[in-house]
Amino acid sequence: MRHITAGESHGPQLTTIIEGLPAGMPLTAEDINKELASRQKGYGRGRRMQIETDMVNITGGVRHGLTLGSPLSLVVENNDWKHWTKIMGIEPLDLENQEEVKRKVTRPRPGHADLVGGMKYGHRDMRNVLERSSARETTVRVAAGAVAKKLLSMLGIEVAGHVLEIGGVRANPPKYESIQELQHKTEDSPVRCFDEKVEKQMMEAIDQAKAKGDSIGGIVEVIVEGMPIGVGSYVHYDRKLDAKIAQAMLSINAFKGVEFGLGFEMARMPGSEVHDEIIWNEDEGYVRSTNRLGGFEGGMTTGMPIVVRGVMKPIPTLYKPLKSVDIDTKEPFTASIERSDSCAVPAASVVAEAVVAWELAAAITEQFSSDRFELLKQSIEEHRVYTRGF
Ligand SMILES: Cc1cc2nc3c(=O)[nH]c(=O)nc-3n(C[C@H](O)[C@H](O)[C@H](O)COP(=O)(O)O)c2cc1C
Ligand SMILES: C=C(O[C@@H]1CC(C(=O)O)=C[C@@H](OP(=O)(O)O)[C@H]1O)C(=O)O
Repeated sequence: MRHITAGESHGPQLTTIIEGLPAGMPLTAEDINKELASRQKGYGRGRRMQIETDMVNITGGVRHGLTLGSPLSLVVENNDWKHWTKIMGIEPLDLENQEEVKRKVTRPRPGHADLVGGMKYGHRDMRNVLERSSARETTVRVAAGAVAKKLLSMLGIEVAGHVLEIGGVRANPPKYESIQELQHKTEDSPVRCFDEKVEKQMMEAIDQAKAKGDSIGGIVEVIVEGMPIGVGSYVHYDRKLDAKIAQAMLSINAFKGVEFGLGFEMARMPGSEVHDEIIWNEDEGYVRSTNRLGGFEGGMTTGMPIVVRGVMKPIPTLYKPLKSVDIDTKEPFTASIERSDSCAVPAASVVAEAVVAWELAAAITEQFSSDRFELLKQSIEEHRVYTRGF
């Protein structure tokens, strides 16, 4: 499967086209809308989220609730577009009109793609950069991820993303009976955190940062249960599934690091406390007594839960702005801003869940027969029987 996205943050709409989805898979707009709503809910977001109510329009690839095997086209409209029709119009700029010319963005924001993107593509109006580098694009990545999640779920694979840390406030690792419990508890939390004891502290940290005109980041974790053994491959560097997941996590705006299992802690531990011993029993076949490696060996799934974390830097647009330089006048300035998120870590945990789900669904459909959904299901069941009896 592959998908690309198109659309600007304040343009009319965002679009994604997904190719390679099996035919005959049940899919409704509701499957996607619930994920879009989760992405909008997190505490710490700015006024833009009050303007948007993200809803998907399925414009191709589904008939009577089933996928056709043809490209799936998903559209999410930007409500804010109506306030930006002049600035975001497709007509050429009227250079005689000073009001229009003045709207150009010539003041790059530190921590954003503005300056370097402007240089790279020759955009002296850096709105041409910021409109696309904005995390508004993650809306349709979540839509694609929702489709992937639906596919995985019908194959017995569940994905849950949650917040582990915000602004230095760290939650205890989640303890749950079933991954559904983790999903529900996270969904009910304003900061998408499983640990109720630190939820308030996280919200206070966000409030304090906002009051100071500052921003904070954090750490999100994605857990996946039910993956068949041996998805991905060790034989080529570009087929290693953990590497694909790492790339996907780092492609989320403002994500700066990724780790699996014990992650960076491994640097300080002996091998005897890092590797997962192999055991065998009649019912399950080969399992591990621990899961310190987070579900991967040699770029392939071990069948243990996948545990991946990503770190998000603090939001770069600050109400207490940083110094920068106007590219027309070369004069220094400290910009005033109208609106921004102060913390988007809860929203980012939904995006992380989506991108991980996407990579897993893509790897599964690549590895198993997947023209028809029923065939895919059958292939995976046969594979599970095979690995159990190996
Ligand atoms: C869900 C989400 C919301 C974001 N909201 C904002 C925002 O309101 N203001 C802002 O300056 N950056 C925001 N960001 C971060 C920027 O998009 C990001 O830092 C910027 O595009 C530069 O990319 P980089 O940090 O990956 O280098 C957000 C990121 C995510 C994932
Ligand atoms: C619109 C979304 O996030 C936006 C991401 C973003 C950025 O610079 O990345 C800046 C803000 O947009 P605006 O400048 O319109 O206020 C956020 O609201 C969204 O998540 O749907």
